Amino acid sequence: MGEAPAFLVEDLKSNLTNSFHLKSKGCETAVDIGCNRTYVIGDPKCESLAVRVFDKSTNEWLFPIVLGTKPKASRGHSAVLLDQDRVLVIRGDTSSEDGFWFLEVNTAFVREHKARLGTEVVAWSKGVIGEAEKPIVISGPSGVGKGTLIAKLMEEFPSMFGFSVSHTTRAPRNNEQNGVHYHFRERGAMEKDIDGGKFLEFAAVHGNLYGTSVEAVDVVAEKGKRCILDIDVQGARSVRASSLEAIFIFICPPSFEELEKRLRARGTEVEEQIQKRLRNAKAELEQGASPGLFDHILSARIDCWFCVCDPILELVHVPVIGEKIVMKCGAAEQET
Ligand SMILES: Nc1nc2c(ncn2[C@@H]2O[C@H](COP(=O)(O)OP(=O)(O)O)[C@@H](O)[C@H]2O)c(=O)[nH]1
Ligand SMILES: Nc1ncnc2c1ncn2[C@@H]1O[C@H](COP(=O)(O)OP(=O)(O)O)[C@@H](O)[C@H]1O
Repeated sequence: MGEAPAFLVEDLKSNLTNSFHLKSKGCETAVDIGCNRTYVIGDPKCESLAVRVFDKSTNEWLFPIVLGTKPKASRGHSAVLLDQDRVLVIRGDTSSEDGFWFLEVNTAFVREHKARLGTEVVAWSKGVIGEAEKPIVISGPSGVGKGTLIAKLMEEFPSMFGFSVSHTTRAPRNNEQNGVHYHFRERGAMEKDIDGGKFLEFAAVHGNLYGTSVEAVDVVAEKGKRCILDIDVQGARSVRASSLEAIFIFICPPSFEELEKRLRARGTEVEEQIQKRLRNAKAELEQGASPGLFDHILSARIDCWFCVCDPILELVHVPVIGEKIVMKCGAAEQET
């Protein structure tokens, strides 16, 4: 943590040579992040912690688009610049679970959205104390077995894992339920929500839009479970660039032929879609192996559930004692 460059808005006023006025009621803090920018957090009139930016070079107030869930206003708070990218905000008069927040002012995630929206952007993320239950991001080409793997983890450990239900513009498959497998949306509605800052990440995949809403991850965390995200490689990259700390796992097939076989055997896509997904798989497999993106690469060997489940359970410290993990494979319950 750096020195404390945060100070009360009253101090900000005396530091300025221009004529803007700020009435501090103890609910506002100002954080100078350099580059002539001062972020003022809080506004006694607002129910959530509002953010505005004072640009000292132009003497103008800027009102950024705010991404992420906003913390509720509290009786006073402190704000400290952690690095040049994030401000730690500690809310007063509140429980520790809801006390720590990060305001991202210049992270890669914020810079990406600034460039896309062409305006000032900030993003809130909630801080977690102690042993953070890091979410697990699972990526891999279509048909490799991500959905099957996640379903098995959820079935075997329902109190431990929760699935982040993504939004998509893709049409539902026969066995898919709205709100369970995906939130199925019209493109226009989803684009509106993306512009409204409701998404942690989103990407165009195989010709459709897919995205993880902030709420989808929050819902799982609120139940005290570890969140599993099934997202593509672009989405994984976006999450990496955000302040959400996660474990990134890439699932690869034992061979390209086996991948094609699984995709065809699933029988959910028409030939044109299968071809598109196989073409995309080549690029995804290359990107999956690119350094620095994934923490672990696991091979989904044929019918070998524990080949992928056991390493994941070990990563999240579920004791895997040799052959003692019970996984249901097909009809028979097998103690391996
Ligand atoms: N970026 C991103 N990708 C997603 C999301 N949800 C699903 N995906 C990815 O979209 C791709 C297509 O998913 P889907 O149509 O369900 O096909 P499947 O991979 O063959 O099961 C997969 O690579 C998923 O991992 C999301 O919220 N964000
Ligand atoms: N390890 C595996 N060995 C053999 N078949 C598998 C394996 N994992 C998944 N499958 C089968 O492959 C198909 C695609 O799996 P799925 O979980 O839908 O993939 P994804 O979610 O990655 O697109 C399904 O029919 C599934 O039963």
